[in-house]
Amino acid sequence: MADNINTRAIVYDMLMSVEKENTPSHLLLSQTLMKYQYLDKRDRAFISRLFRGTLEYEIFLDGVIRQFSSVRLNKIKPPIKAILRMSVYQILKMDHIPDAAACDEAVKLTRKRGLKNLSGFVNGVLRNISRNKEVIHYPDPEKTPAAYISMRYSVPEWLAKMWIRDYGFEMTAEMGQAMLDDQKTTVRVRDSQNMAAVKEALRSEGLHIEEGCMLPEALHLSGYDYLGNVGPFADGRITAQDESAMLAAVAAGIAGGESIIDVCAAPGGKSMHMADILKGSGQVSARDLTEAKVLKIQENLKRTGLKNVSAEVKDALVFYPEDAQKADIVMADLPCSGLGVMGRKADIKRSVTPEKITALAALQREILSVVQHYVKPGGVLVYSTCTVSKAENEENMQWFEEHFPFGLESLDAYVPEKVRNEHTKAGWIQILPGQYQSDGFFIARFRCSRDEGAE
Ligand SMILES: C[S@@+](CC[C@H](N)C(=O)[O-])C[C@H]1O[C@@H](n2cnc3c(N)ncnc32)[C@H](O)[C@@H]1O
Repeated sequence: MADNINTRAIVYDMLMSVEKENTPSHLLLSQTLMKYQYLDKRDRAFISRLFRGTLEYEIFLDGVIRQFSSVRLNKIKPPIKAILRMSVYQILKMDHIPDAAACDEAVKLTRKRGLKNLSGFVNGVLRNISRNKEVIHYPDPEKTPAAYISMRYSVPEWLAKMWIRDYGFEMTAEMGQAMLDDQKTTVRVRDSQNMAAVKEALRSEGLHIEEGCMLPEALHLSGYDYLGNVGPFADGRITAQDESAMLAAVAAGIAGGESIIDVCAAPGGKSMHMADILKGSGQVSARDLTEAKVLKIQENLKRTGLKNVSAEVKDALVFYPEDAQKADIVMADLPCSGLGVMGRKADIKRSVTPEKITALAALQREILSVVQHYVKPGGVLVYSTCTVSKAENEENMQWFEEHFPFGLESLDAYVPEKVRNEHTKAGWIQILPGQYQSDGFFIARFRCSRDEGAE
């Protein structure tokens, strides 16, 4: 460990920043790792694991603290709660850390952060947990299934209830476990002709490669520190994209030469994928709400050297008459609650609420009612989200079909055989987290039945 750098204190400060300022955890982690680049690999890995793990397991950790603390959880001050959570995580989930070290470091940190009078409390709770870790009590799965799933898999209880209602207990448990498992980094090899050379380059840099689960262009990577430094990523031959999200461009059924509008495009994953399928033909207009978001798309375009994509600021809630019926394909990959990527972005577990899902479903409807105007008669609209909620997905899909001149069209001609079922035949797919070693994702494909010349 570098002199005077206390990795636990760094994690504590990050947790407090998430708590107080709601800073997105993935941004905070990458900024922190950038700042502490000089730390050795082991320390950086410790910071990552402890920070991510504490957030991922927060609901479970709180359940444990509740059992062993004499003070009610909601009466414990946020700084103490943060110290307890990260220390309980070390005791219960990081086997190589002796419990005594986790307790001692927690006590030191409590003092260092000016809370000396609470160090005895912290010590007491942690030693109690360490002594009793074999008898942690879970709610009864028979009597209170949602409470059990919530604590066991660290999922908000209301969400566990919603998923049990929609997918059943077993499937909800599987989703919960999949989100706690190590999340794979998946990349798309942009040109299949480069596959062998890309694999060789990745292996020569010491990366471990596994084939994707659904698509031949997908690879799972491990054994690297920072993707930006990996050769085939830096030179634009691969892009980072979850395999489930790759299916959106696949489901668009691009034949070549199409004019495509991607209405919510940043950071450009699907725009780049569609442009790659177009192989230089046609044009993708990639839009997003702010300059900063468009800059992200442009950075990716620069890296990949794609010429058939243009990026600009355009608000998907505003109707632009010049775009009316201009697109063969509209990609509507809309802002959503992100429940399908909760395994990667644990702070979604803290921020998502039923009210937010309702508000997002309404926003998605508003956007869809604007952007459907851009589809040419006979063209295609793909609606996708990275979430697992019927309100945002199936219910919006049905609503869209009922209110606009569009009909669902089978995905089976496009998606891999492995994922085909009665839903894909009907024109949509809900991938659940972990089902295909991927995030959760939803896609619906619609064909426009508007008459030529009609509004
Ligand atoms: C799910 S992300 C898009 C991911 C992107 N399609 C990709 O594959 O990389 C949703 C995007 O919608 C954008 N967004 C939200 N509201 C918007 C609006 N009113 N107009 C345009 N973009 C919007 C967000 O900035 C965000 O980048």
